[in-house]
Amino acid sequence: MSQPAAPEQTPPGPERDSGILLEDVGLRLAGREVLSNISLHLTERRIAILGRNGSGKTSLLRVIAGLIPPTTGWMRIDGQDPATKRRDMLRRIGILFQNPDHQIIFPTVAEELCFGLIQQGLDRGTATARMRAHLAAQGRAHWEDRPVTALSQGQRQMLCLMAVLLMEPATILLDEPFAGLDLPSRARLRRRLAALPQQIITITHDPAEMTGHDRAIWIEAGRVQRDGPADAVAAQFVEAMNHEGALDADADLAP
Ligand SMILES: Nc1ncnc2c1ncn2[C@@H]1O[C@H](COP(=O)(O)OP(=O)(O)OP(=O)(O)O)[C@@H](O)[C@H]1O
Repeated sequence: MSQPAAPEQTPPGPERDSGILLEDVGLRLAGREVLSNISLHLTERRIAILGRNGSGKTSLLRVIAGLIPPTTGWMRIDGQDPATKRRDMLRRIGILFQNPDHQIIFPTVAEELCFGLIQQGLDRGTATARMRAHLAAQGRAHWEDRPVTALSQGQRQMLCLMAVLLMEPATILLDEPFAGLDLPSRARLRRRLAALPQQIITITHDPAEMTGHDRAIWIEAGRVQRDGPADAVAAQFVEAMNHEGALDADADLAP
């Protein structure tokens, strides 16, 4: 009698042809097991990924974005392998990195904002018009010719977010978007994100930033520790972290 196919070979069925699907994903980096046995179907509108330092959140986000292929298992975005559909993925997924300086590659705001649009196939004139309209709508028309080095860290993060939003991806991945922002900037960003129609998957250390989320996934040592309604997972996470914080040794620094 024939055996069922191994997960690596199983193509997504029609019911799993939409959304982001990870099946038994593992990731090794520099010989280290960073992610293991991750199976997720990400279809909810607001999803939080939480976990402590070094648990694997950013690595997971990079796999979800299609930026690094899993070492084992597989992932699909709307039934497609992102590695073979790079251009389609520019409209499908946008990612905001934790550190804006890892994202910004051009010397001026205008060039930075136009780059993604040109990558999507727009001519320079159309990209420039769209960039100007976007800056004006954000009350930042005066930023157009500014060198990015003249922006503060929080302003550079806002620039990166604008670059992502301009490309109108269906899903936006955010790696600690509130870190480094002052309280008014946090409040503004929170309102801005809440108003977006897109699916948003946010990495956070802070359960307070998970209000209004549909689902939370808690990653611990590269594995899914809990996955469920955001409120319930946040409460379990806080309890575990309070317990951890009461200990002097940081267990996650073990080799
Ligand atoms: N390029 C790499 N090579 C080797 N190990 C890596 C690499 N990138 C990450 N790691 C390791 O993988 C683990 C997970 O890292 P990752 O950045 O995904 O964690 P994180 O949960 O996002 O952490 P933080 O909250 O501190 O940003 C860490 O132990 C890290 O040292």
